[in-house]
Amino acid sequence: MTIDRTTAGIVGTGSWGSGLASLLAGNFKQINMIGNHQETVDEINEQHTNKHFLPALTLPENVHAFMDLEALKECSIVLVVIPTSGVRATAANIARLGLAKETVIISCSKGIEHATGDRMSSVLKEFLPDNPIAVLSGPNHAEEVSQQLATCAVIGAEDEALALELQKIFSASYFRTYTSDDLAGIELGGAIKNVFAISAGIADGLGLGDNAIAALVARGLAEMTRLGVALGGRTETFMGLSGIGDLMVTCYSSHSRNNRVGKALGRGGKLDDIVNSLGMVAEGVPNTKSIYEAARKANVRTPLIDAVYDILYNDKSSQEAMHELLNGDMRSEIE
Ligand SMILES: NC(=O)C1=CN([C@@H]2O[C@H](COP(=O)(O)OP(=O)(O)OC[C@H]3O[C@@H](n4cnc5c(N)ncnc54)[C@H](O)[C@@H]3O)[C@@H](O)[C@H]2O)C=CC1
Ligand SMILES: O=C(CO)COP(=O)(O)O
Repeated sequence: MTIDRTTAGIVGTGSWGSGLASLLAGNFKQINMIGNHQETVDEINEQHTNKHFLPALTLPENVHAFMDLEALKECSIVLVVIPTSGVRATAANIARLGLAKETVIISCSKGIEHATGDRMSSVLKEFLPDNPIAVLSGPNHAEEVSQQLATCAVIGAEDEALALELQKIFSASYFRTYTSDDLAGIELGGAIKNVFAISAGIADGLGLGDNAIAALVARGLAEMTRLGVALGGRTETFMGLSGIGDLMVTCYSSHSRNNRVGKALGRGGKLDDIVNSLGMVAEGVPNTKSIYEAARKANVRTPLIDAVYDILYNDKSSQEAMHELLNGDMRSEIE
């Protein structure tokens, strides 16, 4: 299988859309980004920058931005890189374009849908049933990818030939991609880690120290795996780049917006103020609710997710939630 390398489309002119544009610009003649803010679109076209989202980035000259999805019609691949809350409406709008059925749609968003608990690839498939659907995930902060710092990712597609072709497309000297056919595991790891990144930030904000954060990563991985397997992912995927890899980077990196939200909460900030001052999406905030509800439906025990849920949505103090976690039922590590 060969994908035409003339034009790639990217829906979303935020941090990750811009990071991916800089990566794919080396592998396509032209990149068409679709934004929803005229100022950002103009800045990309006229200055080749996107200062609000990635101040250090200069985009290559073959990256162009548009306000209209029509610019996707000439693209052989379309990356959807917007907050998960907007993916259903965007998928419906993309479907109205009547794209060629060979156009490959790639979800790069991390989260599940609140109303349905659906993964983003399922939402896209619902509206674009004839198009091949793939997912891209991993420990991939846009700030570092856009500076061409060494990064690994995983591309998920059910069709092996498609996965192998996309692996080549998402490759650069600083960017190495692995293939997988476990879309559920990849997407669930990326969604669930957002909650634990908030918890690690909270521990940091409370000044709990490195031991506490390592414990949250390890117990978070156990919880991610337990819930992720119940929702259809494979254990080994949660042990990989899109599972523990992404969990670690967001629990330890100051680039992580979810981690920053948690840190501000741990320091006593109010959620609304924190989210409003962020100026970017922190998927863990809406996704804590979506994932908490999915865990209840699947009847899976998720004490860490429940603690973050209580802090975000039940006004529980960070101190009290952390105290309860440390003093909960005594258990075996493996259950
Ligand atoms: N920033 C990162 O390093 C990474 C982010 N992601 C995921 O990618 C997704 C997007 O994240 P970011 O780019 O970081 O967010 P961001 O907050 O930096 O940018 C989001 C962009 O999407 C635009 N947008 C929002 N709703 C839209 C809609 N309905 N149609 C078109 N554009 C819309 C916003 O105007 C903004 O330009 C999230 O699910 C995030 O978890 C995944 C990997 C890395
Ligand atoms: O998913 C990410 C890195 O892999 C981005 O994490 P944040 O959304 O927490 O910034």
